[in-house]
Amino acid sequence: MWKPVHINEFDKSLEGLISIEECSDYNEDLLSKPLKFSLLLNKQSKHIKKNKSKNKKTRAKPLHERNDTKSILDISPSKQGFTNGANFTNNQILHEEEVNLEAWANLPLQQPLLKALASLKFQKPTIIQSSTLPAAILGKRDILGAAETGSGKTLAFGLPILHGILESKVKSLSNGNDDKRPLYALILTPTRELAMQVTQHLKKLAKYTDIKISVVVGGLAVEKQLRLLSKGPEIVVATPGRLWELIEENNEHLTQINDIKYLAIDETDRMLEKGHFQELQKILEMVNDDSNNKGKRQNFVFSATLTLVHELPKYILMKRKMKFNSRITNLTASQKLQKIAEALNIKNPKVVDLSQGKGMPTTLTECKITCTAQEKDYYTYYFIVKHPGRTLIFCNSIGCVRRLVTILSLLNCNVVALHSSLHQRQRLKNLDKFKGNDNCILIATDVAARGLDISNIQHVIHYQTPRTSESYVHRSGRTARASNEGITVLLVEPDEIQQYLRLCRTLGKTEDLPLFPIQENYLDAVKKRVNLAREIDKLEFKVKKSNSSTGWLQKAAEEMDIILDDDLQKDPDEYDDSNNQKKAATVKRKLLNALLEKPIFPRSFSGKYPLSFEDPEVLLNQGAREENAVEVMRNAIENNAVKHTIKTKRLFKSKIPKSDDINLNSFLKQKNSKSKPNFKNGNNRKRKNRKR
Ligand SMILES: Nc1ncnc2c1ncn2[C@@H]1O[C@H](COP(=O)(O)OP(=O)(O)OP(=O)(O)O)[C@@H](O)[C@H]1O
Repeated sequence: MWKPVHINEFDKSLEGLISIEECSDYNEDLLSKPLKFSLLLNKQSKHIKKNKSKNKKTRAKPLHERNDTKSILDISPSKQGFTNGANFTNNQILHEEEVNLEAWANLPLQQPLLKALASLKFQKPTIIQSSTLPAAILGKRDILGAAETGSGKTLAFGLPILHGILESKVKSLSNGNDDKRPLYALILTPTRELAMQVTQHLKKLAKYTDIKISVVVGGLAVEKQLRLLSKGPEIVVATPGRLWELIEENNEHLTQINDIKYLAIDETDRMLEKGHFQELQKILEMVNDDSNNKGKRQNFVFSATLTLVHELPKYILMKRKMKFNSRITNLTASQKLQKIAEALNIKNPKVVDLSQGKGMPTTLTECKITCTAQEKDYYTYYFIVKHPGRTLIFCNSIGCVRRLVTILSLLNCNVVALHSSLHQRQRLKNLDKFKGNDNCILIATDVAARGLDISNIQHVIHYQTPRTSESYVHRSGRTARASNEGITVLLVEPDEIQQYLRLCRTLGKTEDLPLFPIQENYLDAVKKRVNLAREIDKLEFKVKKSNSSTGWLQKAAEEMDIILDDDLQKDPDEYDDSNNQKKAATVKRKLLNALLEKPIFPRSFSGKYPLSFEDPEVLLNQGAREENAVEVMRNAIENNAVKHTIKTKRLFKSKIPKSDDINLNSFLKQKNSKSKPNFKNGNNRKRKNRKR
């Protein structure tokens, strides 16, 4: 039983604590071991304060009570920030040889797990962890958890699962059943990369135990996965497709699936989206098949956007009303949670919502660049040259990823791709390259949007406005993780304005996103290079196409044992054309490479004022000047230099404004003069000054 405890608000020792509740019926034996262990680990630490009352123990109150989403929505992110939980940036403490694990002391964690936490230097639980772990470990409750991206949700389900398995193993040892290797836990994720990452994360936590964790995902050799399953791993982390395939093949270890003790569904909102994972439904039916096990299984449901709700456009509400003749309203956050709980057959879960329905970290700087579709290449290239760093660029389609990879590669940028048409091996190889190079650029579809935890991604660029708000939150959440700084830049073209407005409304933005400052005077040089790269791409594509059609004719002739006359092999015009195209491409490549040898941004350039009188090509040989994008944006905000393209008052009307309802100024002009691109990003005032 947990009961609220009155906090003296003037007691400084309780600073940062939101509230306290006490448990009066806990098992004292369980608590004694880890306390001793944490004292042992931390020889210098003072005594852990124990409650005076012998059978009472206090803990930070979980931020939310069952099925009550409203109260938690009132807590501001700054109050819940990492300073109250794990302070990741506190290197002084984290780099000390001995790790003080006092903050974990209110949890009866098994010693091997504490040891692993110490080796990972996880000094304190994060807020989502401290809000869910007591209920999960002590109360064995099902958890529905929503918290910002990069806040440590994996551990919030990983720790209780590992702890529970260790407990069960001790019990089965004492009962003399130690040779059986049951399947205890199933963890499901929407993407293969995420499944592998979760597996690695859990393996680090389980490294002082004998718990085996196996991954089952598509795209990789099934034989190896079968071999690992035959060893009886206690935990299986999987994507639904391959898992169902192996279940259907009656894999022996997976036949225990209806008897598992723990089920975790990461990124649950995505997993349960209609039509996305048909196999998941079948898996859930199997998992719920054994009526004896129902209620014994502990369920974990986590996502940054678990409680993100959409306001349906009025015309849809009206249409539905007319069709079904009933009043249909927008789904509330608690109704959404209710639906998820029902879909997973979860009763009476502990609900912890720290996301305020948004799921964005406070350390994330958001901004946008408004431009025409064809200018997106210029701004993307400008950004990555001017602000080097590990950058993730998201596109809405595979075709767009491919094109951008080609253009940026021609421009000598260090780029790799990630999308579902690549072989899984290539996907993993590219991801490794991205992780291994501080200046690498990953261009990806939404397959990389959720869950990927790659350290030090500094920038996320949305080359195209994402189709859903969830996508925006998760894509952006690849940066600014674990209290680190990061920036997300949304490129919005006129045709994407309605999507952008919807996104702002769903995320409850009270202001238009500020414009990212661009030094216009370098855009001519940028344009020159990008245009050349585009031309080369077109020429090389044509050459490739004509080569492949000739190749096809040749092959067909060979198969039929026909010798092709030289003239027949190719239309002479085409032959000349292809040759000329090849030559033109080679010349342009040389030209581009010569240009690329010169830096665009001169070292002497302060970045504060536009140097309109200087010709960028003249300044090129002075060396590159790079700037930190977060600082640039922050300075612009502080100096009030940011402009909004859309009048905020109108942006947040309850109806979606028509295009003539909003002040698109430069935006619409650009749309009407697509052939004559016009750069106007936050520097309009500066341009005017220059003219004067
Ligand atoms: N208690 C802790 N102390 C320090 N670091 C931690 C702690 N818990 C987790 N981390 C680290 O924080 C990072 C983010 O964790 P994780 O990937 O679980 O976030 P998440 O909330 O699942 O994010 P997303 O919503 O994007 O999936 C990881 O690098 C993880 O190792």
